[in-house]
Amino acid sequence: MLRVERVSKQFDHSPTPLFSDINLSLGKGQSLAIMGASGSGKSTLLNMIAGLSTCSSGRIFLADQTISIMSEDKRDSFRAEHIGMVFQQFNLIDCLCVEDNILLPARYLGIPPRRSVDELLAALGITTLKRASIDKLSGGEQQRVAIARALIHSPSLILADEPTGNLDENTSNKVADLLFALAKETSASLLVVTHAPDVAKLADETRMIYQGSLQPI
Ligand SMILES: Nc1ncnc2c1ncn2[C@@H]1O[C@H](COP(=O)(O)OP(=O)(O)OP(=O)(O)O)[C@@H](O)[C@H]1O
Repeated sequence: MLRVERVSKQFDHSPTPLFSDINLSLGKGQSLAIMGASGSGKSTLLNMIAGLSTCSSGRIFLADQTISIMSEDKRDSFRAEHIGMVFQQFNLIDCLCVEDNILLPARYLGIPPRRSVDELLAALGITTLKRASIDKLSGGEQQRVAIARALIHSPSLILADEPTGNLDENTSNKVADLLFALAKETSASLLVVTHAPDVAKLADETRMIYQGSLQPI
């Protein structure tokens, strides 16, 4: 369960807050799409939830722990254990094959993967690419690998920042369907930042960052 309470963000040297009083909660298996104009703060909010950026005020809770008061080291290990991230740019490692990319989070944690690589590859329709090198894959295939990597440690929360922004419309819809279906199947909470209405409509709820707060659409 994710809970964001009265969170605000003001960057150093900025005269005004980017946003203030952001509140949201997301239960197991629930999904939320966040939309909003470019520069409204969508990625910043996602980064704060991931513990990659600090809150100016307010609190963020996940898995009964308060992310917003953790030290940086604790946030790193907490993120590795509880959060799976999918980015627009895929963020895969070119010199590793598909399987090794997927196994990275488990190796970072020094634990056996909590899910089977083969089952994830099958669910994502990329079984034949297990040993392929990343630079030989299409954008849609790379994003499927990134989704498998985000899910390998069975995170309680998946954060996806414009996960289909680099894909054509048809591929985008297929990849988004898979992301939402796999999150639901594993009862993970899913928070997706997107500009694509077709992707947002797959979520249980859509909200928009507008004038510094998170508003229902
Ligand atoms: N580290 C930082 N220091 C100062 N300002 C920042 C920093 N990171 C982001 N910003 C500013 O905060 C604002 C929001 O950025 P953010 O990337 O969160 O927007 P976004 O809604 O995700 O935009 P887009 O849809 O274009 O990706 C922007 O004006 C950006 O320049």
